[in-house]
Amino acid sequence: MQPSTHREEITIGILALQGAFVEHQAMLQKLSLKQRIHIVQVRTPEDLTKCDSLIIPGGESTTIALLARLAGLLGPLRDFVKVKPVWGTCAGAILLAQAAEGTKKGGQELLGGMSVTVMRNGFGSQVESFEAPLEVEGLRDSDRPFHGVFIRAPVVLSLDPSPSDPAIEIVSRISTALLPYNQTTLLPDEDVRDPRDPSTIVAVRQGRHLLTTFHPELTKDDRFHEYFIQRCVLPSLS
Ligand SMILES: NC(=O)CC[C@H](N)C(=O)O
Repeated sequence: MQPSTHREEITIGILALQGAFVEHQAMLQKLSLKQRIHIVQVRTPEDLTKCDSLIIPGGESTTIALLARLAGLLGPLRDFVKVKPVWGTCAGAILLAQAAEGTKKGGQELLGGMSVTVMRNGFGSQVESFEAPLEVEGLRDSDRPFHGVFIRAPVVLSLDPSPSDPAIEIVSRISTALLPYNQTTLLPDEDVRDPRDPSTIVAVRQGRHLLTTFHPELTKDDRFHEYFIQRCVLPSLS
């Protein structure tokens, strides 16, 4: 089957090797949009050929990368990212970044696609996971904050687009007042925090790609899924 190219139906793949892929699927199934959404759980290169776009869930980025390699998916995923819209949440955001620090010895395989450098587990360890209300540019009903769930989330260290890359749009920053304060975090000390520091960036769009360091699929709020379809997927099909 060829990917759908008209707007009545879109095929969204969810990388289903490890992590919160079922939660993304449940959220997509609840969306009410004009388009019919066909969902493919992606485990093989053949699954990927059916997709107009892809969501890479949160989970463990090293495990997802390893399982992708074992499934023969690393190369096809890298090719896919070059031409089709991809949204990475948390671990998925790490995989979509062009560079990641704090990776295991020997480094970590990434897909790239977004001109962003992240630090794995940059907000601290599992016990330092946190939730925070986020203001998000461009969401439906954007006066209503989005509930950000951060679980061993990556921190954005820098945005590094080259002149030929699509422009980067900062979609959401966490308020410095809401950032967690702890010993292990790599964030600047409370008193020197600048609201424009890259570490406050928690959602970024670059052309057809979207990166969120938190987990919209673990909330009951479908606005980010709608945003991905409207801002990233549909424009790429027209
Ligand atoms: N919730 C998550 O997806 C955690 C990401 C995890 N810390 C990683 O490095 O892959």
